[in-house]
Amino acid sequence: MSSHEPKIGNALADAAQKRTTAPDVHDHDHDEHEHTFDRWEAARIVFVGLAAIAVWFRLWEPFATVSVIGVAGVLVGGWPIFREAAENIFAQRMTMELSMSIALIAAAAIGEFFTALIITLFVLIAEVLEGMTVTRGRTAIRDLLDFLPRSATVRRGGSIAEVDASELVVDDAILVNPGGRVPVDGVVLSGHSFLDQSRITGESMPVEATAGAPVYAGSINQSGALEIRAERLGRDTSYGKIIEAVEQSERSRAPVQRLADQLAGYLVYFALAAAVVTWLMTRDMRSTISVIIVAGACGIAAGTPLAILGAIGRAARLGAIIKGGLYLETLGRVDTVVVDKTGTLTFGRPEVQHVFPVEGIKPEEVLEAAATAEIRSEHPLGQAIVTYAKAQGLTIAEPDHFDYTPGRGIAATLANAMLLVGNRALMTDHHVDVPASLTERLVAASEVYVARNGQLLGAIAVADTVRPEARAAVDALAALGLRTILLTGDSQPVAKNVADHLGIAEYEADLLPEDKHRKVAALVAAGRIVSMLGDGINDAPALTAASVGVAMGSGTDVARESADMVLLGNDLSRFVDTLVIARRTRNIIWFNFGGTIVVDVIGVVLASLGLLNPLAAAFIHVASEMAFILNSARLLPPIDRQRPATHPPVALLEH
Ligand SMILES: Nc1ncnc2c1ncn2[C@@H]1O[C@H](COP(=O)(O)OP(=O)(O)OP(=O)(O)O)[C@@H](O)[C@H]1O
Ligand SMILES: [Zn+2]
Repeated sequence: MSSHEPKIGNALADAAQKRTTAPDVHDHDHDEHEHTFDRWEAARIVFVGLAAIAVWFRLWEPFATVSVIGVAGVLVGGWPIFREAAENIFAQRMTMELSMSIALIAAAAIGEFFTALIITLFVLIAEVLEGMTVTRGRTAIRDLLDFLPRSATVRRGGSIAEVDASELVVDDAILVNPGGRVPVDGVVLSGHSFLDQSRITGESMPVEATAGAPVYAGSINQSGALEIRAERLGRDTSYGKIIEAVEQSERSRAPVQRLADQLAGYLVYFALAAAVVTWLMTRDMRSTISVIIVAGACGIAAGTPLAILGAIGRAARLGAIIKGGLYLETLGRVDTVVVDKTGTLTFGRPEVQHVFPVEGIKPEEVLEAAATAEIRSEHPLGQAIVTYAKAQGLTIAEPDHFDYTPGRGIAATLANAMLLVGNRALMTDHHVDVPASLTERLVAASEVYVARNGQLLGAIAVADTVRPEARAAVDALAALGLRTILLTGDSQPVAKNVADHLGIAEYEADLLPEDKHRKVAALVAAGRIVSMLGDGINDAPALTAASVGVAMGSGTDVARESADMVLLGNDLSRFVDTLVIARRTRNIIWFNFGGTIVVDVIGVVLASLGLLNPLAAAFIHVASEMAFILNSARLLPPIDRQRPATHPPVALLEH
């Protein structure tokens, strides 16, 4: 009956607080409190049931005009409804409790105590069922919170100790046994094993972990013992971010949720107005009561937040962190997908293919100059050059100063030399001429020119590999009827090569970060709902301009912060999966809106014509609401079989 949505919020707030203050103390009081509450609820239902039987058989009727048991039953059974109705009047909100109270009082007033009691019974039972469904949603979240281990085995100063997870610090050496769960983000110090990271990246294949490999909190160690060094703890881990996103989505109400509450309010007004008309036309109190009772709206009031929570939780399981219900909603309406190339369609791990020096320069000179400028670079191209130079056995000097222009490249100084490494635009900026004959040699490779003191030294051909899963993802986007556009800072031939390879019809190359931003903003201004996927610093402005900006997980922090959604793995097909979830959520919510209106209108019409008695009306109300809430509940992630045994399964039914 009532909107249960605030209860979800409380649970999350509770859980969030537990996590920040004492992450590993399990809150049993809370469960117990709810447990006793439940007993009262059960007692109330039994009492109302017995009262209904007594009234039906006229067991004890000391007065001719009023049924004592009937009055008592309605007062006791209806108490939660009356109380909420009173609260709603004070808050000046139109809710079902209010109309239900009116109907109950009216039924009692005309001596229909049996009817009033059965309606009360329906309402109370529906409340319990609804509460159980919402609890399932809450459990799904608590599940997430409970998943990190509460204690860890640490090696400190030569001895090994079991410590509470809250006492871990960065750089601790943590031992994880086979079958154990990784408590922090970090790197493997020693050992060899396979890790199930499906919780964090959605990737179901176990990944191999050897010394130096990154590990993530929330992954399960499958085979060998591992020793890992902690790098990020608690809230800062990828897993912590997942939880935070789900919590945040709870706090920020999606616009569709507001719409649901409004619609629920209108339906109550509609039912009350129809009741007045019915009374005036027919003077039939039973029909009038039926009209008030038949219209239910909790299917949308409680079902909408439940659907959003379920969808965000489900997406989180895939490794897609949506930073709020608003973005989930927008994602369901996206019609245009803009992608960058590096890191999104390609691995973002390019390799040097060839070095082309100009006449009179040795290849090593080109490489050495480039590697010096790039040694501190975060850009994949820079890292490729440094790796290659090291593999060639070159010694790389530290530049005295370096300056990175996103979308162009790097200018660095070393002793008296001024080094430039970047694309044609960067060279033009510094009045360095690049002959076309050199450019022609860079077939389908990124343009990296190298100059020293205004003198071109040569070019380095660097090429990236297209992700195998990108093709299927691009096809899937097309199948969903989406327009896909590739925007890249890379050169025209590279862009064309990748676009052709993946079957992307629209692409633009040689774009600066501000160009990408402008293109995305123009699409949005033209009324398109745009999702932009990117990973680099050069994508950050465009991410903020998009309706839903999506950062790829392995990308830069800047991108992750600018984004409305983060894909923890770098798999584009997870984005497609998330889009499908978002669309499904939207469909379910709108189906519930439409369904509720249809059922309520038909019900009210039938009731006003005298075709529904109050009991049938109450049944329709409760049954239709439950149907719509269960429809929303389909979005909840499946109950996790791998969760630790801190919650026995029966706890599910107790709340
Ligand atoms: N650190 C760098 N070293 C050398 N060249 C660079 C560097 N940064 C940028 N460039 C040049 O500028 C171009 C554009 O770079 P930018 O980072 O905008 O895009 P990208 O990584 O090539 O592709 P995408 O836009 O798809 O991510 C690169 O292709 C390269 O030619
Ligand atoms: Zn209801």
